[in-house]
Amino acid sequence: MPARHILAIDQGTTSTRAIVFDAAARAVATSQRELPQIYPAPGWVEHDPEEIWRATVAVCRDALARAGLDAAAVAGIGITNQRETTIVWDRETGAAVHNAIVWQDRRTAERCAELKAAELEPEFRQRTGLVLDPYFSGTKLAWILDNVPGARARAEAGTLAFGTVESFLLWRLTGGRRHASDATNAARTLLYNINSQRWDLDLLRLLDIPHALLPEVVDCAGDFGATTADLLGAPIPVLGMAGDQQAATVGQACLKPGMVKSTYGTGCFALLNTGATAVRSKHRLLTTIAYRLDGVATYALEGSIFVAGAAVQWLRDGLKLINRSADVEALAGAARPGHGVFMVPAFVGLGAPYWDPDARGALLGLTRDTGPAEIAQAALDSVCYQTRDLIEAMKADGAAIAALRVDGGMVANGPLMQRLADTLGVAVERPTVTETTALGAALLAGLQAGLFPSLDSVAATWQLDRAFAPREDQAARDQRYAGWQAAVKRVRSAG
Ligand SMILES: Nc1ncnc2c1ncn2[C@@H]1O[C@H](COP(=O)(O)OP(=O)(O)O)[C@@H](O)[C@H]1O
Ligand SMILES: O=P(O)(O)OC[C@H](O)CO
Repeated sequence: MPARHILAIDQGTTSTRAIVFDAAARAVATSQRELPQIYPAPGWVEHDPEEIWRATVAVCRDALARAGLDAAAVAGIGITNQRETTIVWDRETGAAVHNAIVWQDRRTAERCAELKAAELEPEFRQRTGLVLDPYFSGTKLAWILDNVPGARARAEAGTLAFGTVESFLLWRLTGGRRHASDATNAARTLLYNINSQRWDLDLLRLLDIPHALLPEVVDCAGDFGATTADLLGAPIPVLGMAGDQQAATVGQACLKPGMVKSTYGTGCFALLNTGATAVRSKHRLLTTIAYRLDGVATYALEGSIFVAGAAVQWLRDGLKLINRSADVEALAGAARPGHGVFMVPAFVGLGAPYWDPDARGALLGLTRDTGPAEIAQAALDSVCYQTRDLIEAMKADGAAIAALRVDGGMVANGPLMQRLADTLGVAVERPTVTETTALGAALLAGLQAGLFPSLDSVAATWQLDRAFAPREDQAARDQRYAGWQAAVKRVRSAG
């Protein structure tokens, strides 16, 4: 059988998935495993790299088995991943020297504050497109070098390797033959210069990070080496790599400047394609690489929100108000109209556009008749208001936003999508395929394999499931939003 399928690996914050796509970009089999979260201290979040690796191999094997395919039927693998999460491993043994430090982890807030106090943020912003926040990999990597006994000396001697999750997986899949990261992931490290497309030696010096640790930076589609034969029955070439939000941008076919997508998983990440220009936000959005093909970068403005679906997980696991995430829909639907409850889910600080690592969450506007339904609705509303914060920032940066393409686990919730459209005053478009992250990785690999002739042919596969048009009048929309803005002010650490 000719190799006409693509195996996409989507290593996310809460789960590891493998999806087999056919040459028409249709998902034919899926396998998924939950990823245990490790919380060693307040504000710290880790993953076990061995668990990430074991789960990745297991879901790949399982997805192929479910599709009834062997390795020979697979033209290539596309990898997409939770971004910024930092792993350092030994080049000889392949063993990680510490757990993966997850993007949500705040342990380097103080280090970032010191760098800010030294007035270094403009330099980092100009070179990397990012802000000084513990979210990004650079200070996490420095933390590992400073806190794991012997790590710095080993790093300087060149015996250790750093990578974000795609890089670690590529290393393992290729049996240690390839140490590479794609440009979209490199762009999230605080170490990569998005203008020159190189590791920035000045920033490496500032963060005291030896160059010998770093992977080679590659395009999002290319020949990145083949898996070792033992893993999946026969070698399969890895042909695509991109961070999950960038992969979703491709999967949502946001390939023209002005197109914007927002993905609602654990967090929420909105990316606005700005084409060949690395637009600098005046409103604290990030400048990032949407994808890089044949050495040419397409840029995006990004708004990153740390808690979206995680607020629903908190209602479920923390408050035990619901048994399953999907039950939030009915509970919120029972909320008393006009209840005036606001939730600011700053559980791990606030991301864009506030970038306040020390802010913490709050429920405001409680009265004696506030109950679980109002709290549930306030949690869902917080996702809509945070999105509006991002869309307002994008508009203030000059974007004319006609519609927002949405995806991720939360968008199954129809009333939430209607509320989102009402809150934004912008049409919300939900595609038929909401697994856009894996789809994007598959499309990048399929492009390299020659299954898809061009990205435009890829864009043509995007199909609308349902558009949600705003119904609420402007005054009501703005009044609710003003309530949110007042609530955010109350939780800000710096007033
Ligand atoms: N019907 C629903 N309404 C609101 N949130 C939901 C619903 N179903 C799932 N979720 C939330 O969506 C998230 C899962 O989305 P997913 O894209 O799988 O996340 P991730 O890739 O970050 O692991 C979870 O946080 C879950 O609580
Ligand atoms: O794993 P997700 O889908 O929550 O995405 C995580 C982001 O890449 C973090 O920047």
